[in-house]
Amino acid sequence: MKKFAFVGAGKMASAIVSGMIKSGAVRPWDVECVSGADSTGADLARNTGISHTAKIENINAETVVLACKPQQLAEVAQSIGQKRMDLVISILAGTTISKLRERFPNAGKIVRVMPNMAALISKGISCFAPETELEPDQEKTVETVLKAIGKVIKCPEAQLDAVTALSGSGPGYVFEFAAALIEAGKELGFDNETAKELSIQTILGSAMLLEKDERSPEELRDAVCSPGGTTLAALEVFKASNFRKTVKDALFAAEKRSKELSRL
Ligand SMILES: NC(=O)C1=CN([C@@H]2O[C@H](COP(=O)(O)OP(=O)(O)OC[C@H]3O[C@@H](n4cnc5c(N)ncnc54)[C@H](OP(=O)(O)O)[C@@H]3O)[C@@H](O)[C@H]2O)C=CC1
Ligand SMILES: O=C(O)[C@@H]1CCC=N1
Repeated sequence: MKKFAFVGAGKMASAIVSGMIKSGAVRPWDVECVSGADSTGADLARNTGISHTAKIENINAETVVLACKPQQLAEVAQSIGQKRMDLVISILAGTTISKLRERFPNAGKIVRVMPNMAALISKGISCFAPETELEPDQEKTVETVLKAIGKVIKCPEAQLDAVTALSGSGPGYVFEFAAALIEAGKELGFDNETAKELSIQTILGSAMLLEKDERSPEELRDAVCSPGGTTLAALEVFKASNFRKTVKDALFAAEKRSKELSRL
């Protein structure tokens, strides 16, 4: 019997498995994965050294990590929903614990988690909500998975849609901002490589400064602005196009979508 079985071997499962193995939290031979009809399962196994199980009915592990799309849950539950499993950890956006309990009536405990893509380099942040208090060994298992991929916060399940909107989807917003900086940089005359290096290092350096400096984001922003200078000229454009409202609307749209996914 394996320690972990990943059901779904796509982008997020790959990020978590890679983070767990690179950090030494688990060994490849303690993990198996299964995917749908495409080659993601075999690819993940080849890239990380874990096992790939072709038939979902054959997975055999203490902890099952659900990492398929929310839309694929019904199909997965049809195959393995009646299995006895000690612990089910779900990273499916929107899918509630009560829906998971309906689908997996024989699971020991269910934990709903929202990680993010930075798990790939163990710099993620995950929030988790257990169905009920976990046994100490189950708590340890959840920590093994989540601490290997970054920071961990326990929260009430009711907050998980908002977590999804902020930190779950958040890397997507930052990558879009990076792409916008690069595109604008190229229009200012830089070649792709230079625009990319200037943009990525700016985001990286600013994020690290935000983490290390005691000042708030607004104080740091103001420290960049010289009176009558270039940064203010740019920030005026952000303000005129209602940047903050756009960000707020975007996060509320993500939260709404997460709630909609719970009704699938
Ligand atoms: N991407 C992200 O940044 C984040 C994603 N999530 C959540 O993680 C989950 C996965 O997302 P993501 O990795 O992006 O999606 P992907 O599409 O990359 O991966 C989905 C995986 O599920 C597999 N799959 C499909 N059908 C089945 C099935 N019947 N049985 C077993 N496996 C199946 C797919 O296999 P195949 O392709 O071989 O058919 C694929 O490996 C989602 O629920 C999402 O809400 C949470 C936080 C962040
Ligand atoms: O976009 C999604 O639905 C998933 C959940 C959070 C990040 N990706």
